[in-house]
Amino acid sequence: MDVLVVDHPLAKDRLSTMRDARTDSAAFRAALHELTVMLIYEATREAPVRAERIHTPVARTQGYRLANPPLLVPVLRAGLGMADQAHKLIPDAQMGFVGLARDEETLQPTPYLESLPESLASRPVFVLDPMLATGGSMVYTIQLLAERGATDVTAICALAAPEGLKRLEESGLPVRVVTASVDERLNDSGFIVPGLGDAGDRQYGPR
Ligand SMILES: O=P(O)(O)OC[C@H]1O[C@H](OP(=O)(O)OP(=O)(O)O)[C@H](O)[C@@H]1O
Ligand SMILES: O=c1cc[nH]c(=O)[nH]1
Ligand SMILES: [Mg+2]
Repeated sequence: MDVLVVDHPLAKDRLSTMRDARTDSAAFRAALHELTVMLIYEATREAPVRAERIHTPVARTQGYRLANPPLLVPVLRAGLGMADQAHKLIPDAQMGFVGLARDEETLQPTPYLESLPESLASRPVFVLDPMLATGGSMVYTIQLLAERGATDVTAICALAAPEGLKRLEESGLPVRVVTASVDERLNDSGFIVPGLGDAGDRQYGPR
C-alpha cells in the first residue's frame, strides 16, 4: 500500500498546533483547514490533467485543468473540518458523506449517515478523515465505496497509527494513504499516541 507522509515544515507546524492540548477549538479548526490544503495539494500531485487553449492578456497558450476531479467524502464528524478546504482547492469536485461514531468500548464504527452516488466506477475518491487509528472507520468507509465500484481511493488523514495502516493494507482494498504523520502506536483506549486527542471533540465539543 502506498503511504505518502507529507512532512513539509509547514505541515509539521500546523500539526503541532493541533497536537498541543492548549490549542482551543477555533485554532484547532484553523490549523486543520490549513493542513488539509497541504495534504490535498500533495494528494493531487500526480493527478491527470486535460489541456485547454486559453488566452492570456498577452498571448494564446496551453492551460491545464484536473481531468477527473475526485469525489470528496468527509467522514463525519471530524472529517467535516477538512471538507470546505478540499472543496475550495477542487471546486468541480462532487461530495458524498459518511457519518460514523466509534463505540468507546468496542472501538467498532457505528454508521449513522450514508449519502453517496450510486456508481463510483472510474472515479477517483478522496476520503477525508483526520484520524486513522484502528482503521475500522476507514475500512468501513472504503468498503462502502468499493461496493459502488470505486477502485481508486485516497485516504487523506492528518495522523495515522501503524496499527490502522496495517489493517488497511491487510483489507486488500484499493487505497493509498496521504498523511502528515505516522505516529507511534495506539493506547489501550484506541487513541493515537502521541496523537492529538479526539479530533471530533476538539473541533465541535464532546458528544
Ligand atoms: O480508526 P478508528 O479506530 O476507526 O478511529 C478513527 C475514527 O475516530 C474518529 O471519529 P469518532 O468515531 O470519534 O467520531 P467523531 O468524528 O464524531 O468524533 C475519527 O474521526 C475517525 O473517524
Ligand atoms: O486518537 C484518536 C483515535 C480515534 N479518533 C480520534 O479522534 N482520535
Ligand atoms: Mg470523535
